[in-house]
Amino acid sequence: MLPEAASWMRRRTSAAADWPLPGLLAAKGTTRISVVLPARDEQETVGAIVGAVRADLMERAPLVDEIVVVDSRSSDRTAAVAAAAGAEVVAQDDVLPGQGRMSGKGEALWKSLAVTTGDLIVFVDADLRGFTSSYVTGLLGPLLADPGVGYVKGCYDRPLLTGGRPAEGGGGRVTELVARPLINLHWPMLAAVMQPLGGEYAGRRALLERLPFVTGYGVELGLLLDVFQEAGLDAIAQVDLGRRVHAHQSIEDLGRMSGQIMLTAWSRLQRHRRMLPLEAPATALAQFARTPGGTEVRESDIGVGERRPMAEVPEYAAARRSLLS
Ligand SMILES: O=c1ccn([C@@H]2O[C@H](COP(=O)(O)OP(=O)(O)O[C@H]3O[C@H](CO)[C@@H](O)[C@H](O)[C@H]3O)[C@@H](O)[C@H]2O)c(=O)[nH]1
Ligand SMILES: O=C(O)[C@H](O)COP(=O)(O)O
Repeated sequence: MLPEAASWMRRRTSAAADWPLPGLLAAKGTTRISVVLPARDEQETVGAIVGAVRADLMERAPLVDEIVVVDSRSSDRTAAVAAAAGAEVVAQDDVLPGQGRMSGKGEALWKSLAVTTGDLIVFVDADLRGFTSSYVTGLLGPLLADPGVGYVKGCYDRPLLTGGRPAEGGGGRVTELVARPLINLHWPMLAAVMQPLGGEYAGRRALLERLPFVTGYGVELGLLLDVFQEAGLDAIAQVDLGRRVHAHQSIEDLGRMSGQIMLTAWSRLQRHRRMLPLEAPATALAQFARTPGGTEVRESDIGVGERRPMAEVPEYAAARRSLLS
């Protein structure tokens, strides 16, 4: 690892236990804090996550000011379950309707900026099992303690749940096989960011609203690379949150996610480094499945879109004014 990356890791890595609640409450002052869960068909898990944040960080202690679930076109009872657990629920497509509809997780996160009031925003995936509110307090710690920190990534052990016993360290397959090698190849200064794709992270609104959001699953890599480009390595911190268990996607779905990650990396290499030809890569992905009749070719489009920085959207200022009035 580069000495700069190793030095960053020593200075900017902490653990959730380093950030006990009383200290955060004292540091919060008038800072408003929002927790956002993007959710598509997460009725099994979203309620427990919302419930834990509400009980621990809103009712027992006034750290979090609001918890918002962005319902990302769920076809199950995600919205009802989240609302019953105490979240404010907004449908992704109802936010900033004049901006049209794009798809996926990145779109849900971008839209969340227009419906939340927080100066600090904490993103948490809605498919986590065994969630504890220390994920949220951990992510907030460096932001509340140090004005020089603008963006905090969670890191954790990631088991792979199979039919039998969990395979410790076997999870995060796209991280290990795609994102980490790409980052080490092209952004070695970021090589010590242990979970670049993790869905639990927090940032200052003042930074997030100035950044473009890639739609779909490119959003985490895009934000990390753009924060690095705009604010520098020292604006990033990471916090060890322990262990993360989530619902695994099929290998076919992860292949499409990997394509989105690679496209996002390509776009930043071109934009930040002018390293690549202007011609965009193909976005068609061919995958293969054995069927009783032979081999089925499955083609999908892994192209990702991009939302401009929220601060450049005309309706955003008006939405902020009405939320804060
Ligand atoms: O169209 C979508 C798809 C997903 N989600 C939600 O986004 C979160 C993460 O999605 P998931 O499909 O569970 O992603 P993972 O397989 O867990 O992928 C990992 O890697 C992705 C790529 O970096 C990250 O976006 C994820 O947060 C991270 O957990 C969950 O709450 C989903 O419900 C949406 O809101 N809209
Ligand atoms: O973050 C990742 O690498 C992907 O979400 C895959 O995770 P999994 O291997 O734990 O399913």
